[in-house]
Amino acid sequence: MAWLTSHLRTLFANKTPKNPPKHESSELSPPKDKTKRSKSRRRKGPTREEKGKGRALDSEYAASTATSSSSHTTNSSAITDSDLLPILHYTELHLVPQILTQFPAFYIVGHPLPPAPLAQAKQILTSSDEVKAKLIHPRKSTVRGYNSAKSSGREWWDYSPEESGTKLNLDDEEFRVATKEYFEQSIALLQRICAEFNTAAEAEGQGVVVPEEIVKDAGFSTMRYLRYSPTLIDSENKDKEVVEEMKTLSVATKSSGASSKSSRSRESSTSPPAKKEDGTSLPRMEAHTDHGVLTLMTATEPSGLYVWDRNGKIFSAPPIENTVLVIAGDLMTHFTAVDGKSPLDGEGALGDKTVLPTVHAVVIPKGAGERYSVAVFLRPKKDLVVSKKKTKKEGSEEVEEMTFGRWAEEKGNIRGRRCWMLGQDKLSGGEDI
Ligand SMILES: O=C(O)CCC(=O)C(=O)O
Ligand SMILES: [Fe+2]
Repeated sequence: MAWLTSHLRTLFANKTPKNPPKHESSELSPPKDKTKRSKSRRRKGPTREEKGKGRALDSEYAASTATSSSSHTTNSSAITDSDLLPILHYTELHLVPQILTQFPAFYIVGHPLPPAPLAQAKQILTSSDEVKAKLIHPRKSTVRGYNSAKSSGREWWDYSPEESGTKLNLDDEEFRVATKEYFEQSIALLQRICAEFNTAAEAEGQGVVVPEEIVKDAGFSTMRYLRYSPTLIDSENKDKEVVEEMKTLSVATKSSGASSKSSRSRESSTSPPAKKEDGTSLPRMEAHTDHGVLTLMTATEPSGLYVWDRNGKIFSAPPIENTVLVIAGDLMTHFTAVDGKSPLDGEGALGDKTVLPTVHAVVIPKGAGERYSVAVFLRPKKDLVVSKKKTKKEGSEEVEEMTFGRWAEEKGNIRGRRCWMLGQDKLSGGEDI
């Protein structure tokens, strides 16, 4: 992991925080169940999950977490165990609008979701190559059906909610039921969080923050099962070796000494592929922000997910039993920008209540084995207007409507592509970390 830490240190060296967390205004609600809290505190040597529960129920703890994050702003790239993300109880979702201006992610405990379909993720992503081939979208969509990025040690399957989720799916009723159930309930949970933004705004006499259409309609939402495995990198290296071997063989047969060359290349195909001693030989997902509104995630150990806050401080986001992790997507910034401003106009659109999209990346430590994860993406239909941008044409002001579909396209034109975060010039911007 040292390569990652040192890479990130370089990345954020000499950085001046632009939006320090506002601790003074931190008014996390009092714990709902004091008995439970003191019990979890009294026990010795709490597990990480228990520590998390303490965090979830203890407003003092949450406040102290925020304070510790402030004391880290001068050395924000240090990854230490004290850099904990908040855990909210399901009954405290009204705190999310405030939490997401202070932290890049949060866990939810006590939620009504069915068990995370991690066994289903493993089932589909360890199917035979023949089955996987049938799950590939006919037009090679990277957001529907099976896809792989073997050089990154990663493969994934995107659920297609259309037609009751039957398209590009396994022929297995139990799998289908668990998948559909988890998707639908997770979307409902994310929509509840969106509704909390509107309730909070209404209480302050402000208009709707998240368009009602998103709160009511699943739009273009989807769910992804992912597998990270060093064997995928090895198998790609093997494939490359076979191609190299074929090239060598064809050169060898064309020239005279065919037999000695073929025995040499056979030898090389059985020896382990050469691995570079840096992060590019590890299963991973590059730093990026998600296109949509909110993303809900669960994963198996080993941990490998990292999230960045608006000051470039890095948090490890390991799986915690019985919780789900929620992060903000690009659209959250459009919806919470300063009234009348578009985040595409620049930093002027960022106010006290603006939620920035969560920059996140996955890197699986060497020798840690495989990781499976599930990510549920709340996304609107492509034609939904997400923000309005004022432009001046021949002296007169025009208002240009930005739809979700166009935003996704525009993001591709922004430097950094996968990673979009205003005021964060030093972020790697889609570089493969
Ligand atoms: O595997 C994970 O935990 C993250 C997946 C992710 O970020 C994505 O698919 O956009
Ligand atoms: Fe993501």
